[in-house]
Amino acid sequence: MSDETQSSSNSPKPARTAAVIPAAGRGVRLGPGAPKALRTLGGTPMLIHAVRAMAASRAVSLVVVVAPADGAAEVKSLLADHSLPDRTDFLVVPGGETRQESVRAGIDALPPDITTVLVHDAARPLVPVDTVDTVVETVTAGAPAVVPALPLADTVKEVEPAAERGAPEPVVATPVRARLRAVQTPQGFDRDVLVRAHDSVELNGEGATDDAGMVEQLGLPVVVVPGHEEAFKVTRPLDLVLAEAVLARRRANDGF
Ligand SMILES: Nc1ccn([C@@H]2O[C@H](COP(=O)(O)OP(=O)(O)OP(=O)(O)O)[C@@H](O)[C@H]2O)c(=O)n1
Ligand SMILES: C[C@](O)(CO)[C@H](O)COP(=O)(O)O
Repeated sequence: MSDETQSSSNSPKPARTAAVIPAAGRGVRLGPGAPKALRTLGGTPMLIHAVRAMAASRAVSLVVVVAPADGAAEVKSLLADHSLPDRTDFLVVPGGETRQESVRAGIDALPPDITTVLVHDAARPLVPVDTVDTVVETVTAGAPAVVPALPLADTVKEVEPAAERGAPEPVVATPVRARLRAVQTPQGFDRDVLVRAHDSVELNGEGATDDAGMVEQLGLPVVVVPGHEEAFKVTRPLDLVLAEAVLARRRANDGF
């Protein structure tokens, strides 16, 4: 895979893929405790699951972990203490106040020969390798930005947000559900496109909630590929229960 060339370029350059893992969030919605990425699933830190998920792809030759600002040393020793593939290189950099700042710190640490970049939430520890490979293959085939996503099970309403929490919110619209997708990670990018997006897109209000949204703001195409149910984001306490159950099922299937 690392010998492949990019079909989008006039003069093909060797394609080398890195994964940036933003892991610097506090995990406020998960409740009190250690930073979310350092909490354990099946006895192993969530971040290690996410790192292994990226390194499981033979296309990924470098994983950049964006650690909590004061936690880079702890993350480095976690990586040293857990078994990880020898073929993959690892870097750890400190993160920022927002997800975008953390992703930016990861991008800034990439060596010059990286041509394809995956951005993957540490909070999605159980993404299967097939999903990772599909995203990489779609970028290396020439798509500037690729997101894995799933159709929605719920109907979605657009509302006028209430000023007070819990107050009734007027419905503004009901988007056609068949056209909606719930977006996951890893999101994959041509490196130059991702850098341009982070360099030039101005973030107002809530900012961009994902990196592909910033590429859309450049007016460049973003495509969706099939996501996976097990690539869900651990956000609230119930997600931890689900993640433990998925892990237990995998271990049972693997004959542990
Ligand atoms: N300043 C930040 C904020 C978030 N993230 C990362 O971005 C991913 C997605 O963010 P989210 O799930 O919202 O994590 P948290 O910000 O930790 O969650 P919360 O909003 O509940 O605090 C996570 O892997 C998180 O560690 C980050 O690297 N730096
Ligand atoms: C990037 C993301 O996981 C795509 O669904 C999501 O937008 C991250 O949102 P969060 O609120 O920072 O968890």
